[in-house]
Amino acid sequence: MRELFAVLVATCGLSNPQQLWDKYKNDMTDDILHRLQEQNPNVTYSDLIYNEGLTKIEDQVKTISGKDLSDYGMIRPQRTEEISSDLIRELDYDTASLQQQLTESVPRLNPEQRLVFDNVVKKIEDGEGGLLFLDAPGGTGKTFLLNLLLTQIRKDKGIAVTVASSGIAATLLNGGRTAHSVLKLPLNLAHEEMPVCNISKNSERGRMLQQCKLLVWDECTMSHKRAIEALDRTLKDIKSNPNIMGGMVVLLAGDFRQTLPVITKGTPADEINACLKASTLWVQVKTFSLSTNMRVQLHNDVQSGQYAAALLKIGEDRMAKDGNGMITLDREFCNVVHNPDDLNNFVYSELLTNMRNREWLCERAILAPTNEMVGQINEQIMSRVEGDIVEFLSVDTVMDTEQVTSYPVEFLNSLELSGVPSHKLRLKVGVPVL
Ligand SMILES: Nc1ncnc2c1ncn2[C@@H]1O[C@H](COP(=O)(O)OP(=O)(O)OP(=O)(O)O)[C@@H](O)[C@H]1O
Repeated sequence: MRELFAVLVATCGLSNPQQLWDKYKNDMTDDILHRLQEQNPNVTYSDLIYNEGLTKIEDQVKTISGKDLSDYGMIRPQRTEEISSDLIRELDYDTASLQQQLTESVPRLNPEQRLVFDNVVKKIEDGEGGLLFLDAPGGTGKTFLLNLLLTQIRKDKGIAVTVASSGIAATLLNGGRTAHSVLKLPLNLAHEEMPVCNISKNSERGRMLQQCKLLVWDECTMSHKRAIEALDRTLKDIKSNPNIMGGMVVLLAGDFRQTLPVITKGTPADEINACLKASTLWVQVKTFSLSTNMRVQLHNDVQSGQYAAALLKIGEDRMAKDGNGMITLDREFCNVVHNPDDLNNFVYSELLTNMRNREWLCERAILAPTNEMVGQINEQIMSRVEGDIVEFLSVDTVMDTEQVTSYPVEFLNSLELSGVPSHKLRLKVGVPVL
């Protein structure tokens, strides 16, 4: 009977399969009940039995059509492997050690941090919801504060989800992952007028977000405004609540003085327009600020203080400019080199003796704004290493034979795609590859 139902759902376009299931679910799961009654005669129909039946039906529907039950307007079964990947992940914290962490750290919060902490906790306790923004230049204790807020919710087995716009920022927050992977944001945000996250109400991710009390989004100033708008639309739908962010407390953190959203081939005006401050949601945002540099205050680190002050000066456009609108970085702020060779020799001065020293390599890096420049720097560094260069080429064949003439091999090889390694990798034996 389950098999018949699965075929009907997957192929016959039933107008209301959920109603049919609700009406006949006992008949469709009586074999499961009999099996359980063999071990315990007192067992009666329960959600657990219906869930098992529905899981088997969904497996068959998936085999036939590749879709799950929510695609046909039905409530999906709870699958143990999905629960473990979402709900269990968010609940898998040692509450005793979280409590200890709070007892030790909350009294150390400075007045600015304490104000944010108390406000956010109160909002969650009052079930108020809202969109908050924490403006925090580097070193002002943002990560410290955000981790404490997450701990406060998790110590009572509450769900606090934490995401960041970049992978590196995500690693600094407890349980952090990238916003794109957790919120299933569409990739083409710049081209979609009204994007939504790819999360349905009945999916495990959707159910986890329904229970979530606090969502922290770090480095949100780097994200396109439509990413936050997509989250707003999705949360309203998932939580069936028309209030901002579906009534959930969403705490955004970042610094508008740092990198803004990157718009491919865009002008500065496009970047400003893509910025969170240009969103219609911004008027509803409640902003908090942190300004005390904790690195300076705690460790009396004067150099850190000067560096932070110079960064603020640049970010707030308070540096003197020349006729072309360019600023000059002074030698107290950074070391200046005049060509790429000098840079290489400065950063990787004892390369040959340290090439296999992991710690030495981890202490330094050269960043460059374009892939082309990265290629040039790599070539220069490699020329200092002995040995023959070996070239590794990517696959460069068009799958669709009719398209072969439109995409000659030379053209395919010339592509330098963002996030994809170059077509031609040139390496030497022993060279570290990141
Ligand atoms: N209230 C506090 N009590 C004790 N230590 C603190 C406090 N606030 C911050 N710190 C410490 O100060 C240092 C800087 O804080 P944190 O890393 O949170 O700053 P941040 O704003 O995230 O900086 P960045 O953006 O540069 O990473 C850390 O070592 C952190 O542990």
